[in-house]
Amino acid sequence: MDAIADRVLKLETVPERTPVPPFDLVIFGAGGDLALRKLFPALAQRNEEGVLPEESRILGIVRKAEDVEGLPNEVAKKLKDSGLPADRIAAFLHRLTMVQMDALKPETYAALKTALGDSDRVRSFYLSTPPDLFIPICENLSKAEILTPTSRVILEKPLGRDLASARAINDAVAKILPESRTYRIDHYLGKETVQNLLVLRFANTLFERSWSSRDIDNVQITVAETVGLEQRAGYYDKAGHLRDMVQNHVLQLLCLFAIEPPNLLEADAVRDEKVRVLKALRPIVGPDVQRYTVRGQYGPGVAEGARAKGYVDELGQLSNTETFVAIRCEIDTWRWAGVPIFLRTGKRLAQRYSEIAVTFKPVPHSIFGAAPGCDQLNANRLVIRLQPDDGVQLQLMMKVPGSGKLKIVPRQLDLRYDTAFGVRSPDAYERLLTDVIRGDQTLFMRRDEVEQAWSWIDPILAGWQEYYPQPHRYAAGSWGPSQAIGLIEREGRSWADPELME
Ligand SMILES: NC(=O)C1=CN([C@@H]2O[C@H](COP(=O)(O)OP(=O)(O)OC[C@H]3O[C@@H](n4cnc5c(N)ncnc54)[C@H](OP(=O)(O)O)[C@@H]3O)[C@@H](O)[C@H]2O)C=CC1
Ligand SMILES: O=C1O[C@H](COP(=O)(O)O)[C@@H](O)[C@H](O)[C@H]1O
Repeated sequence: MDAIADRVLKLETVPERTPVPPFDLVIFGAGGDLALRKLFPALAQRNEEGVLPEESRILGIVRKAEDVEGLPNEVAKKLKDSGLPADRIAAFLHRLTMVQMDALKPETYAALKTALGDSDRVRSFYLSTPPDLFIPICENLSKAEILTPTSRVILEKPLGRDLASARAINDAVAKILPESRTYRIDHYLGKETVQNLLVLRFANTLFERSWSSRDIDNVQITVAETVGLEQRAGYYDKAGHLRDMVQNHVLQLLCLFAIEPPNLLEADAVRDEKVRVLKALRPIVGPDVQRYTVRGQYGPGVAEGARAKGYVDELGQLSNTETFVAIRCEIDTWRWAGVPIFLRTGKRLAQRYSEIAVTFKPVPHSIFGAAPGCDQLNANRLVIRLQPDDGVQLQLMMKVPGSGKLKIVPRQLDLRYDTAFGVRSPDAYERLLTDVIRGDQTLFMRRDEVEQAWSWIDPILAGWQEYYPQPHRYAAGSWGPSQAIGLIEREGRSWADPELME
């Protein structure tokens, strides 16, 4: 490894391993899908890295008596599957205390108060529950005098189901905790490549100079999943994909891609700029939803090599909930005027991958165009891949070596995180959970950001109700409805090829 890479590695790893202050972390919804799949494994990983101080504790809130004993066993099973040895699992479980209570019943909070005791450790409350529990939990914590002057609350996305419900949650929480101790989580902000977007743009003059309508032809943001409904029918069928993925993750990616340079890397400076982008997003209203958006729902098909059921078969009832969304949008600012931005996200698609693909404008005049044997010049394309194989790829035109006829072909400069740094990219929740305890809000959404995002989403939802009530069907394992291809191709462009990074 060369000297520079070596230095970068040290810079990367030293702050990551600094222990956080002693804490008590209370997880409401400890037996839920998110907690089991993501939160406990992330905390166990941090424990392995020595980031969690000895005296710190994790308190899991469960409703059923059998979960008090049963849940630690389930956590242990998950950690075993991830390859953690038995003694290390035991060391992690040692931190875990289960508290049985119903979050909606104020009288049950006495048990939590007793379990927490009088310690001066940082208290954080992770509400890994449906959003309709956010207000009662905060109010009950306050009434039971469990909140200390440094307590934080972590709210999962999506925050509410529209602007009105998001405001109601924000208003109620604001009566109990200040904004500086309210952490609205969007785990995409904890992904390494997403954080690297700011570095790529603002630490490299090369890109920043060409980051505008002057040089960029179009931008595509794709978040494609192969999974379907899973065990989340109760939540997902009511929410739909626009609320589940676009209102938060996809718009956050768009914001970080498009923001003006903040004056420094500080939570509010970055968040101010994100709000400006959201405010400049051109609204899609009324019948325009038919022209600028595509709704889809997967039907039966072949996904990941096996026959897959359609959404309504998995759900067990008829539904018009969308599992796929594509949107053509524009940001009305000097920097972005006239640049079409295409968003595409869905479940049960052909491949799991998320990326931002930036296609630059072609050269203004090709001196090679008339040369015999010369291919057409492709425009340069920058691909920022979030998952899998996170990295950055730049497609350039190159001369094929040889003294025969001039031949020009596209080739890639390929920078993958795993090979470039030789370190594992931490899971988003590993980073975000410790940021809360350290009190760093940079990677969390501020109230006005969330509300501004809903302000853009609400008219689309209303437009769908009136003008686009039924989603188009697509086969599980495909790339979504053909209308999504039409959305981009009618402008003479096409979706970036996911194989580019392979
Ligand atoms: N799952 C995921 O991949 C992601 C989820 N999210 C968000 O995280 C949150 C949780 O999601 P998820 O884990 O999937 O949901 P689940 O339905 O799997 O879990 C919800 C949890 O809340 C608990 N709960 C419900 N009501 C009460 C109550 N009155 N008192 C105490 N506990 C209660 C449930 O307890 P019980 O077990 O007793 O029913 C359950 O453990 C949601 O806001 C979701 O939008 C965000 C990103 C990804
Ligand atoms: O928030 C959510 O995200 C996941 C996708 O997260 P990823 O990190 O695996 O890309 C999605 O499956 C889920 O529906 C949504 O609620």
